[in-house]
Amino acid sequence: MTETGSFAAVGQPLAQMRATAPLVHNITNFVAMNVMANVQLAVGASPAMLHALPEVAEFAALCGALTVNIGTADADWAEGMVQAARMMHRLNRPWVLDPVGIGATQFRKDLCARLLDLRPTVIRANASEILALAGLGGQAHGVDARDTVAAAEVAAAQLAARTGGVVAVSGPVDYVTDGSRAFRIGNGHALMPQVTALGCSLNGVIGAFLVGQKPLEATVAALAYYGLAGEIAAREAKGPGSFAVAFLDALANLTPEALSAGAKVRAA
Ligand SMILES: Nc1ncnc2c1ncn2[C@@H]1O[C@H](COP(=O)(O)OP(=O)(O)O)[C@@H](O)[C@H]1O
Ligand SMILES: Cc1ncsc1CCOP(=O)(O)O
Ligand SMILES: [Mg+2]
Repeated sequence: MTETGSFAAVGQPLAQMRATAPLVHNITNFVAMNVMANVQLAVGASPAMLHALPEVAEFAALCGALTVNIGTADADWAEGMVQAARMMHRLNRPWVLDPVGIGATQFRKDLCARLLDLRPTVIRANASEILALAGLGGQAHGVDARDTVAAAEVAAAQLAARTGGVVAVSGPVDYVTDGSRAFRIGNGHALMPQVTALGCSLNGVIGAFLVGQKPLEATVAALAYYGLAGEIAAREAKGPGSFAVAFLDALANLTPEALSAGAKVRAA
């Protein structure tokens, strides 16, 4: 751990999250549902995946945090995302936006414009999605990034200024900003983007950390924790399949003390 000040004990937000086992509502895509729920259970949170329009806002109001992921949305699903996010905004509770594949279609751009107006507490996406969300281009390959994290830093700052929230750009070295402060997190492993839905599942970890905690500190801690678990899992993995299994174990077994010792967080 190379950072000082409020990030000196980056394991503390993990300990607090586990002590409260927060209930997190996830409106996520078909690809991610199972992976993301298992990740949230492994970290010590309680996941619930549901999106039916008649109940989605009512359920959101029962939860400590909401995550919204547009990966496989349809028209009804999109309406539910807006209703649930509006509920969290009204209740002043944290919610996370993942604009999966936003650069690809007008439907995704229009939906994200509505969601941005509801001021996500955290936006987490890869570099190409952050660039597209900010209206600055981006060279996405479907849901995968083709831009560097460094290329998305200005876009991240613009989005943070627009929403008043935190923006996290994931990649080989993650970048997190609230518009006035910024950090780089060097934890992670190249096998992580080889397993689908690990970006989506990261949103669920951030959502759990946000409950009752400061958004910037919680997001940085969640990213360091997730990346360090990836490093630990990679030590015994033979490829993406065994990595995915080892990753769940690493998330579950990582202690706050080991996180404080292994986190690579730097002020940007
Ligand atoms: N090349 C890489 N090396 C190390 N960690 C990575 C790399 N690419 C992505 N990660 C990590 O994988 C996780 C998911 O990020 P990413 O792959 O950018 O999301 P998405 O799946 O939404 O594109 C993050 O924790 C990120 O830090
Ligand atoms: C492959 C795919 N297609 C639509 S959503 C989705 C999952 C993307 O997950 P991630 O961004 O975490 O890799
Ligand atoms: Mg993604």
